[in-house]
Amino acid sequence: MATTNKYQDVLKQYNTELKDADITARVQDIIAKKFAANNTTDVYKKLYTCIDLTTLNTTDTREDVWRFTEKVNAFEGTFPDISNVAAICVYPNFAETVKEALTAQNVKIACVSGGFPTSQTFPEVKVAETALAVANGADEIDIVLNLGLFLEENYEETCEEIDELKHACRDAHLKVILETGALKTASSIMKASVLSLYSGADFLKTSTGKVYEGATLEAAYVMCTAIKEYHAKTGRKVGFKASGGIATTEDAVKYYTVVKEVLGDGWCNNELFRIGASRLASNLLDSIK
Ligand SMILES: O=C[C@H](O)COP(=O)(O)O
Repeated sequence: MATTNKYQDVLKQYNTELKDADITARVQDIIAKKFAANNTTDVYKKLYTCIDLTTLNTTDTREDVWRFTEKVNAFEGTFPDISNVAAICVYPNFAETVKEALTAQNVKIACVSGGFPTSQTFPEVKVAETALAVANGADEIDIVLNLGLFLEENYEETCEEIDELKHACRDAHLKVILETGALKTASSIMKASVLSLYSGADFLKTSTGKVYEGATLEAAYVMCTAIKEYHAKTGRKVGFKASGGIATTEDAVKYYTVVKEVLGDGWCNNELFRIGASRLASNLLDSIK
């Protein structure tokens, strides 16, 4: 299989031989010992500000996306002590609609791109889609790792594609979705994390929320460990986004707990931690009231 020394050398700098059972035990221990201290109204409020409020329906229309954005606008000032969500996440053809409709302050526009959710299209199409989304107002771009290339260990092309899309993003932030449900093992998730970090990802994101299993706490633990080790080696802080199937306050607090324990308080803000979710926001608000 096609590999190059450059990427093998990068991978050699990290412990990528992880045992799934060890990760599960570590996560269970963290949740057992630390969850209760984070299960507070203050953390719920912080988590609200870490949401990438998502609508990714096949049936979405401009009108739907406009109304979706208006709900975020209407939230402004409703609760004096809760800040708004971090971003609205839509398909790239709706960047312009969100841009026109959005009046809420400090809410970013995130667009999935690059042949989301499969990443199975021409690299040129991925670049064009990304550049158009940015030109139409996207502040953040969520692409899917090319899993076909990664799983056949063609790391050079895998990384070159991410690097090209990073350039197409210009000033927009790039989130790389690993689709951890398809990667399956902790070792595979660690390798995909390290390669994405060295290809310019600003955030590592777990899942598309489509087809494969969504986020798991074990995947979050491995990805946060990769981000921590990468930061220690390079000094660059990369964010973490959990997504796919996270709907309850309890789930959100569990992901927060893993991020806090692995990466520390410095990552517990919406610059470096996001939850991509279509159903979480109202449940969090119910828990706060
Ligand atoms: O990126 C965000 C996910 O697609 C949202 O998944 P969800 O609908 O399961 O919350």
